[in-house]
Amino acid sequence: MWKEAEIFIRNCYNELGKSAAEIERRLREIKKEIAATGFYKHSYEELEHGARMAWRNSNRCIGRLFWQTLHVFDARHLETEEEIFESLLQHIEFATNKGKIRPAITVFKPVENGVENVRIWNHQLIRYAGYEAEHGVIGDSSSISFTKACEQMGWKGERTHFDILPLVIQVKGKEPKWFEIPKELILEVPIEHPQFSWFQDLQLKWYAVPIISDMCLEIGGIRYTAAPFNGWYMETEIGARNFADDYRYNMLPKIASCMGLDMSTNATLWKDKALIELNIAVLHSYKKAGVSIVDHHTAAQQFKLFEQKEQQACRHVTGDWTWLIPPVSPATTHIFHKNYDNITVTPNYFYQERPYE
Ligand code: HEM
Ligand SMILES: N/C(=N/c1cccc(CO[C@@H]2CCNC2)c1)c1cccs1
Repeated sequence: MWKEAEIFIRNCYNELGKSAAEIERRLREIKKEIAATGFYKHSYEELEHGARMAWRNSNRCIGRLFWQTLHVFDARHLETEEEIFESLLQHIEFATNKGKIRPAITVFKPVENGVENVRIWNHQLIRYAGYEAEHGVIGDSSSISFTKACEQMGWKGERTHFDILPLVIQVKGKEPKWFEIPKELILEVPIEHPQFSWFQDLQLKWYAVPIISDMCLEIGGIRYTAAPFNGWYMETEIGARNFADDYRYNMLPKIASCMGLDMSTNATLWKDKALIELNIAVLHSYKKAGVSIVDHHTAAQQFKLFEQKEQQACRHVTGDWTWLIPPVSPATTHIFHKNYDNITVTPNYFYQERPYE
């Protein structure tokens, strides 16, 4: 831990323009704290900049241009499930901001001496439930196992295609507790198409704010196992994956049929035509609802700007090409035509073992 702490403090304090004396003073203080207690506590400033550095180091993220604007909420003092639940509701409200989404992260108590203090079981704070029924899946198939865990805890879904899952919060040494999110806090966008008036009859909708809540934020050897973070969506995530994957909402055949396309052979590219119209509908609907969203072309251009700014800051840009290219028209972006070094630098966000399954 000391080694990682020293590397982090030197990097972080240099980026914040602090003096060598300040760095040495802080390092002596941390060395003493680790020797005495086996861990050390980040200052708010170290936590704030560390969470931003972690976003900047997220190899799979195309949205990194805005890494310095991340709002960081310090919730390390919260102990009970109820206090944590309240803090999560505040995050949802702050991030949503009536549609003008603000990227934010709320950081809860970290691991201390190998013991996890807080864990949020949800993949995202707001997400739809999934159920295996006789004639197929109801809702989001990605949520089937978590939905089962919620129903085992006593939660009961309405079995629509868009049931909002409860928040499941676990604190050290206790069973997890579930909490229903008040409906008024959840902004959703009905999906319509700018030209096809039949599109709204598909009754598709999606939630405004993606808030990843199952990843672990690691800074200077300290692991924050509950640190939900949000940005805004890139339209392809909804239009080319959530609604399009045949094992998710599988909408392409229905859309192609409503468009009157010839679906008898692949060669008419009916699936591709339906896919593009679906993504046009997502962008149109979010814009009409005043909810932040970015198209994959603009997102790629923003990422190019990020690369240039990092070069100017003499920092090495790392990336995971396989995730950075968008799932729609990837070769129309600069990303497709270059290579990225996929080494892992900390601070960063990491996957962690699921507490259920
Ligand atoms: C502000 C707008 C943002 C946009 C448009 C954006 C876009 C994306 C997209 C499209 C992905 C790939 C997701 C997928 O294919 O499933 C991604 C991955 C990721 N993003 Fe961002 N992002 C944004 C903000 C953030 C923020 C604020 C953080 C953290 C503070 C973040 C951290 C990550 C991480 C860790 C991944 C990889 C997730 C994984 O490995 O499963 N992003 N981002
Ligand atoms: N737009 C986003 N997209 C994602 C960012 C990170 C992860 C994910 C979802 O990843 C799932 C696991 C693998 N693919 C789906 C989506 C953001 C969520 C939170 C901040 S930005």
